[in-house]
Amino acid sequence: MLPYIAPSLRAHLVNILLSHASDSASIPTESDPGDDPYVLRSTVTKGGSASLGAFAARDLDRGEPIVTERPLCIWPQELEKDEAEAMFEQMSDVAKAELMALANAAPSNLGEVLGRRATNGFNVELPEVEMEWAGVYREDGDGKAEISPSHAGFIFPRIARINHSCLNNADHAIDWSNLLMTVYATTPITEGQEITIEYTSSLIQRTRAERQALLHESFNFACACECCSLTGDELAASDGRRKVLNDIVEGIASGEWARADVLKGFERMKELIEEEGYVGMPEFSEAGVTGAYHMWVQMRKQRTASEDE
Ligand SMILES: C[S@@+](CC[C@H](N)C(=O)[O-])C[C@H]1O[C@@H](n2cnc3c(N)ncnc32)[C@H](O)[C@@H]1O
Repeated sequence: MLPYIAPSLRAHLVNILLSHASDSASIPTESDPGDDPYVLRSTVTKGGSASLGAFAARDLDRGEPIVTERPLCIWPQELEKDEAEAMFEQMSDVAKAELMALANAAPSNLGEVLGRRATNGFNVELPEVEMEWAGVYREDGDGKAEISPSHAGFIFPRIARINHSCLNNADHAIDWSNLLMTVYATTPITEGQEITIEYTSSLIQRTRAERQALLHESFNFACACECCSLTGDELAASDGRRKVLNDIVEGIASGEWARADVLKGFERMKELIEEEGYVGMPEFSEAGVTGAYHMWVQMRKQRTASEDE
C-alpha cells in the first residue's frame, strides 16, 4: 500500500525521493509481517493492561534488521485536531482501519485521530534537498527563501508497537530512496526479551527525574523501562553516571577544553556508557572514540583558522 502523504508535503517528498534515487542499489525491501522476528504481547507495566510490546521470537544478532516498513501516512509535524481528521477522511478504508487499530494513549481532547498520531508518530527530520523546483523555494524580497518543511510526522504501524526504553536494544534508520524505515538490533537480543527503541535522543545524559519529565511532556507517559525502574543505590549510580556524561558533553561542546582533556573526556564517556549498559552504541567503540577525537581536532583547526583571518 502506498503511504498517504499530506498535500503540503507531496512536492518536498518527491524531491527527497528523487535526490536519493541513486542510493537505491543498497535498498532493503519491506519485510513480510509474517517473517518479522518478533511477537506482540501485552506489557502490563507499559501503558496499562491493554498495552502491547514487541518481543523477540528468536535470538537476534547485533545489527540484525527486525522490521522494515513503509509509512502508512506522512503528515505535517504540527497538526490541529480538525486538520488531522480531514486528512484521515482522505485515506483508504484499509489505511483508516490500520490507523484505528493502533494505541491511543494521548489526552482525550486530541480525539481518536490526532491522539493516534501523537501516540504512534515519529517526528522525523527531513533531509535537505537542493532541487529548486516543484514549489519548494519561493522568491521573496531578498532572493530565494526556503519553504521546505524540516520535519514531518510518519506513522509505521508495525514499528509503532515497539515500546520505548532509556536502555534501548534497537534503533531505527530511514532509507530516503524509498521511505522504508528499518528497526535493527543494537545489541544481541535473546528470545523472549522485549525489543525497545529510544523515542527521543540525548536521554543518555539525563537523570531518571529529567527523563521522566521529558518523556511525560513529549509523549504523555510515565516511563516504566528497566532503567527508570531502578531504586536505591542502583538508581543513584545510574543518575551519577548520566550527570558526569552531561558534564563531559557540555565541556567538549564549549570548545574551551584542552585537547588532552577532550580525549580523556571521550574515553570516560565510553566507560560510563558501557557501565550504564549501552553496549550497543557503535559510535563509542574504540574506532568511534578515535574518529570523534579526530573530528574535534579538525573542527578546532577550522575554528582557529577562521579566528586568525
Ligand atoms: C508507539 S506506542 C507503543 C506500543 C503500545 N504499547 C501499544 O500497545 O501499541 C507508545 C505508547 O506505549 C506506551 N509506552 C511505550 N513505552 C513505554 C514505557 N517505556 N513506559 C510506559 N509506557 C510506554 C505509552 O502508552 C506510549 O504512549
